[in-house]
Amino acid sequence: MVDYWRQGSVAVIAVNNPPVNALSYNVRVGLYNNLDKAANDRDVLAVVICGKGRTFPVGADIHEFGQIPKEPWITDVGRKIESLGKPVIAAIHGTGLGGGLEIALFCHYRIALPNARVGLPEVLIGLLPAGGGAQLLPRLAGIQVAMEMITTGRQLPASEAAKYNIIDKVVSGDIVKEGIEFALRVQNKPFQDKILRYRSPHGKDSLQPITEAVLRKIKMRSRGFYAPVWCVRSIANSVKLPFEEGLAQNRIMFQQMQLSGQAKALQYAFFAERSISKWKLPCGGNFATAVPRKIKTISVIGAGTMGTGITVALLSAGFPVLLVEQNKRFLMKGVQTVQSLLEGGVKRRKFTAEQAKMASSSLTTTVDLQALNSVDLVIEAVFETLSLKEDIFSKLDKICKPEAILCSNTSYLNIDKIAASTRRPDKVVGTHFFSPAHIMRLMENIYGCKTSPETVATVMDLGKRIGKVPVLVGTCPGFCANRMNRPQSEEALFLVEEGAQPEQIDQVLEDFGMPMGPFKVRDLAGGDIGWRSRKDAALHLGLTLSYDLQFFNGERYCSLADKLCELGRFGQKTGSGWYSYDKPGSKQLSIDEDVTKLIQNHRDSLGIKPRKITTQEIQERFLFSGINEGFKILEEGIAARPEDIDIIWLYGFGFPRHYGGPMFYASQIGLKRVYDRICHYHELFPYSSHWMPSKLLQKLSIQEVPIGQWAELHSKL
Ligand SMILES: CCCCCCCC/C=C\C/C=C/C(=O)SCCNC(=O)CCNC(=O)[C@H](O)C(C)(C)COP(=O)(O)OP(=O)(O)OC[C@H]1O[C@@H](n2cnc3c(N)ncnc32)[C@H](O)[C@@H]1OP(=O)(O)O
Repeated sequence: MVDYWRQGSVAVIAVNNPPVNALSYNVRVGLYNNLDKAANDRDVLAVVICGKGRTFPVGADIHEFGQIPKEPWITDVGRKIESLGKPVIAAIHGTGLGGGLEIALFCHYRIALPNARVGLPEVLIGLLPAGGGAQLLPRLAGIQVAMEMITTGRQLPASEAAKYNIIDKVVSGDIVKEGIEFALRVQNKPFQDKILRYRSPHGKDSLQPITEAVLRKIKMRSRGFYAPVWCVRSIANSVKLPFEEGLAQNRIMFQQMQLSGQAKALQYAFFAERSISKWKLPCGGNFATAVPRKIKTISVIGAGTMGTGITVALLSAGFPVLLVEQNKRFLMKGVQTVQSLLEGGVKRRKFTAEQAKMASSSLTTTVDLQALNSVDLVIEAVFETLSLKEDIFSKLDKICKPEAILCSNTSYLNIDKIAASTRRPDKVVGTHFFSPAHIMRLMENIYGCKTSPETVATVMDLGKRIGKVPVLVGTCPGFCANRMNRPQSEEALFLVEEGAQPEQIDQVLEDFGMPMGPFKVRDLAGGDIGWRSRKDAALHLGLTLSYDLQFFNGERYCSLADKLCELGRFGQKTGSGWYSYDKPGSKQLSIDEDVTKLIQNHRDSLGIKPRKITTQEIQERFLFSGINEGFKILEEGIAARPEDIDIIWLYGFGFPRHYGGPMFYASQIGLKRVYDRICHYHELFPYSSHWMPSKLLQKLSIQEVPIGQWAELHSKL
């Protein structure tokens, strides 16, 4: 796991633990012993530490967390380096992260390739840099830089790290060769002043104002996430305590954090995010065997909000896009939107003006579907009307080359029905982007019963190539994301009907950690789209939506959202919705007395006496209704694993990452408790079928199986 060789007077110690040279127990032992070997070899005058393969060590092995790590710890390896009596050079390529960077900070010198990155990302998995990082970095780069790097986990490119003295020299070529050359140059020079523990932290007199400013920032963005605050404390220890005492304090904090639910959730999320690319289809075919098709040209049909967002996502990843609309006027408007989104990307520093220009020059347009005869892949993003989509897909099937893949950006409709309108159902797949599609990273890919593994592999690969997080699910109304979200939105309305205020519900869920409460989300998305589809659904059943409707299609129904829409209150875009806004399009909101009255009148007309609704009830009815649906989604095989569902929620709805996602959250608070509360609400609200408890949840609540085994257990049930 650790290789050792000598080149003249230089000993090279190379960590060899693929894929990322994580500092597992055996690696730490190997480093420690090989440092001893170099120390004891009189012919060795300097040592280079590097990583074999793709990277310098990226930190501790996350699989080993949750128990007291076996010694030697990273700090023991660090002490060995400091006291070796010979200069030690860290030669960094790839990413030098966490414990990897900590070892480099114990070294006397650090060199790196230009495309290397360094960082202390422990905070992102709910921890602090207890292997010396929180003590050493302030002594090298100063308190300000250490605070920024450690509380955000940001990785710095080598050039930026060099500005802060974290890297002594940026070199190009072969990193080991460069390391040896550097070692030969410094081998006979004094290096005691390079041992960071003997320095005092830069900017220590400004500790208080820096801390206050950082804590203010953390408070704004952390929403109940503790690790950044602990990281601040760990850095303060570098000023307040002698080096070894600071290390000891930070170890104690690390141990407490390691056992916390937040660290477990973040580490679960880390691995969940990596597991989603390991998909498999129920009818055979999986990520390991399916080969994605090469996609060079893409067409997007529909230049509305979704179509233009998808176009920008594709263009900015370097794909040429042929944008299609039904007439020139819509097309022109779409092109303007694409241009302004690209300009917005430049303003937000997502890309340079030059890149935006390049992207823009890769956009072509047409109003003629025939022009799609040579594209490799089409993404349809028109209105959510099945007949319209069927019509487009049947035309595409005739126009596009036989091997072209046809994708629908539907958020709700049955992929099998859309596929059935073509003679190539194996090449039809759902690619559900989230709005705004050029920003939101989730891409919910939906297979139908005939979608081929090759088609799935192609859209999963496309998702990665455009910087999205692609998750594969099966088809059902609303798939995974919107199907789980639906009962939650309904419960939010029912809670208002029963006595809560929209702003109260929003506040409770924002305090829980959601980026926005459900009523703000409704206003942002625009109430008119849902209203139109509810009216269509009613029409389909020979009904009309009326003010006093309390049941719809046998289910409890709340007409408050319809009442707002009747008044033209569609949300932000009309300047009023559940809140009122400064002006149409503004985000500046205030509570609106008219809405409060409208809610009161609604309750009066239905004879509902408002009651006090507690925070607990709001949280439970919102979260548990979605979680119950999540278990049904697992039960039906729509999602293969709870990890898929959780990643959808982390990236599609901004579910707080330090809870891991709704399914992991349920596992942490206890499935028995979740199940019992769902049964309680089912008894209270028999006309909301979303409270019918999931059978899988019921079984798991009895067996208390860890989340990693749910899918396996389910397949045996
Ligand atoms: C009495 C109490 C005593 C307490 C004593 C305490 C002492 C504590 C001392 C030290 C603590 C040190 C802590 C740390 O170092 S925490 C870890 C910090 N590092 C990270 O968080 C890095 C995480 N990894 C990444 O960010 C990325 O993986 C990447 C940038 C390194 C590479 O990205 P990419 O090229 O996109 O590859 P993948 O992400 O797909 O990863 C490939 C593969 O590798 C696995 N993997 C990555 N990092 C780790 C890791 N740190 N541990 C284990 N495994 C890792 C990843 O899961 C992938 O695996 P695969 O899916 O099976 O292929």
